[in-house]
Amino acid sequence: MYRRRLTSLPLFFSHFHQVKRADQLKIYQAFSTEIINPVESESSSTRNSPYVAFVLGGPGSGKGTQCLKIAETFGFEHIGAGDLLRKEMYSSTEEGAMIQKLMREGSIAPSEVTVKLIQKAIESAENRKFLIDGFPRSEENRTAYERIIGAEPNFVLFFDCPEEVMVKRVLNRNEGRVDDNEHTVKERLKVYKAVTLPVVNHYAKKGKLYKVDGTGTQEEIFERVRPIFSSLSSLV
Ligand SMILES: Nc1ncnc2c1ncn2[C@@H]1O[C@H](COP(=O)(O)OP(=O)(O)O)[C@@H](O)[C@H]1O
Ligand SMILES: O=c1ccn([C@@H]2O[C@H](COP(=O)(O)OP(=O)(O)O)[C@@H](O)[C@H]2O)c(=O)[nH]1
Ligand SMILES: [Mg+2]
Repeated sequence: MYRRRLTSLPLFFSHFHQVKRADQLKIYQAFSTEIINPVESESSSTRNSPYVAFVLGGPGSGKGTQCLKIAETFGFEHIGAGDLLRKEMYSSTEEGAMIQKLMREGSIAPSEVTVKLIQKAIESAENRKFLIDGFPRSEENRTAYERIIGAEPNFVLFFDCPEEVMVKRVLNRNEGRVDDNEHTVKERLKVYKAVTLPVVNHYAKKGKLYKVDGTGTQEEIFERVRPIFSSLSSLV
């Protein structure tokens, strides 16, 4: 159980390089050499609420791989939204069949279904620090989460990766997934660009987005991620 939490993320992020794009979105970009000196708040009213990082990026950008490393190194609970839906898919319920169809098409499951699964996972965990991987995938997902859970994430980690790299990784994934094929990955990329990137932009505008270069080896990427979580570990 954590006792203190970080509530002043813009201050935290001010120790990273702030990248202002032409559209004036605020994005914080990590460099592994940065020394981070976060500022903490002692707000007792929020002390017991879960500490949540959303992890976003296109299919194959490395979200799941990096989440496993973060969870292992920094003691976060890893909640994979796709993993929760896949578990439900194999449950031989009516909902399971519906999820399988949506996944095969590369579409997004109804928000109520995904948010309820995430809520159950948060409530049943002893840990209070969570990585929510692969969610929210749409603005509608995001608002449903905020409505049902009653909170925004503390920050959002975004893996930025070129399409051709993502496609190659997905097609080599070899986990027997119904969506790891050329047709579905094309659909998923369309959905990602049209429906998920607006969520990324939303958090960039709010100063909550932390963008990491998702190319290179798994170890190289983790070294870009590490400073973000190192700075939190004494606070959450
Ligand atoms: N940096 C990397 N270089 C090469 N392959 C990677 C890298 N990171 C992950 N992979 C592999 O690419 C595939 C997709 O990674 P994954 O973590 O499942 O991505 P996502 O969850 O974003 O779809 C997996 O087979 C994984 O082992
Ligand atoms: O919040 C979510 C997360 C996943 N999915 C579905 O599950 C698939 C696989 O998601 P996952 O995160 O496992 O894929 P990844 O991006 O890791 O390849 C997506 O394409 C969607 O069909 C969804 O509907 N809502
Ligand atoms: Mg994944």
